[in-house]
Amino acid sequence: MSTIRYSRERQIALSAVLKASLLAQKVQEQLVGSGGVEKRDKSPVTVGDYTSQALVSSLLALHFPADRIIGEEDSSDLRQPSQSAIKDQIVRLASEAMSESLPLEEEERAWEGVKAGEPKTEADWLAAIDRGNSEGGASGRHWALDPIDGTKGFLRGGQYAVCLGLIEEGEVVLGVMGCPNLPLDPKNKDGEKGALFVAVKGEGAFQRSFTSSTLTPISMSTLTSLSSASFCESVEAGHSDHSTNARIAQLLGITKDSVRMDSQAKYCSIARGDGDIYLRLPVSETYQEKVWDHASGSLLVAEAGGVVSDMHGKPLDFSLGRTLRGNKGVVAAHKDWHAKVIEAVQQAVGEEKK
Ligand SMILES: Nc1ncnc2c1ncn2[C@@H]1O[C@H](COP(=O)(O)O)[C@@H](OP(=O)(O)O)[C@H]1O
Ligand SMILES: [Mg+2]
Ligand SMILES: [Mg+2]
Ligand SMILES: [Mg+2]
Repeated sequence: MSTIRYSRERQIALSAVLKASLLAQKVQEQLVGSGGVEKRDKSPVTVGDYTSQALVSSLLALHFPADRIIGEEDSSDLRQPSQSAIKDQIVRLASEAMSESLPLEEEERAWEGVKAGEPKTEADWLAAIDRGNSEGGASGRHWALDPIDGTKGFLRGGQYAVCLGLIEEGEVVLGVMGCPNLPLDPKNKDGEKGALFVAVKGEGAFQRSFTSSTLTPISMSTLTSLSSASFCESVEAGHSDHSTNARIAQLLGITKDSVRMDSQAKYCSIARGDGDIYLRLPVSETYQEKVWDHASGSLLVAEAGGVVSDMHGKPLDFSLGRTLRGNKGVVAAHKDWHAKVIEAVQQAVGEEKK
């Protein structure tokens, strides 16, 4: 008998994220350079985001029908008459993804039940997307789903991630991420691409390829001094304040340039020691970070030996609904250095207020 907690959830989450990652990889080739569709909040969304959400939510509904899903996307924009071509594409892509087998038998088997009762009509697929409508909260089980995180990176041919976390009684207990464009071996940037990351609370952090189920343990770098650290931040200056980040780095004596990367691939990178600190200082007073942008990544880093908090050093609170409304910004670093990084964050932010 397996001793790993949440082993069934982990297995299903890996299958779901893998299928969605392969779909995204295929769709990215066709979409790079296009702008996607603008959502009401002006951010982009693509057929890839919708199809990925429909696939993952169908698998979760089959295996864990009582669980709720906090998914980023919903079908309201798609129901506009002007979006019928996109709807057709989603139905076609989702059906194609269902007919393609996953490389590993065990993972493929998880989908058999979905195939048997396969969502067929447009209405079925839109309903699958809309199962992501949970308001979240402190009680019960909620899956946090970001079907494509880093949509802007996805559209520019950069990094993006399929992210799935399980939140139980307000705490993240399982996180799985698929990064189709991330090199499997950070030392060989031109080598095989496509890495899956998985963490269960209290069980450590692991990485594997898309084609083998062998899990390799990963951990954060143990730095001898913060000045030798490298830090990651968003590519988008509208998502995190590059100038505050630069001042924090200066205060810590960091001389290396920041590594800019879209999506929760940042959490994955620092969790495996390819980079040390993730800084996400707010650009806007009112923006609330979204649960699906941080659930899986923050657990992975915590399980790899890090501490993830907001800019004030407060733990991220996943029990408050669809957003992290009790927190501001995100700071992730090795547990031995996190407090020092928070001190520098406070100093940099204090200077800006003067
Ligand atoms: N003003 C803002 N501040 C912080 N994050 C924002 C933001 N506007 C959008 N985002 C989030 O930033 C995420 C991408 O993060 P990153 O910059 O690290 O790649 C987006 O996820 P999606 O791409 O899934 O929509 C979106 O949820
Ligand atoms: Mg988005
Ligand atoms: Mg996101
Ligand atoms: Mg997204």
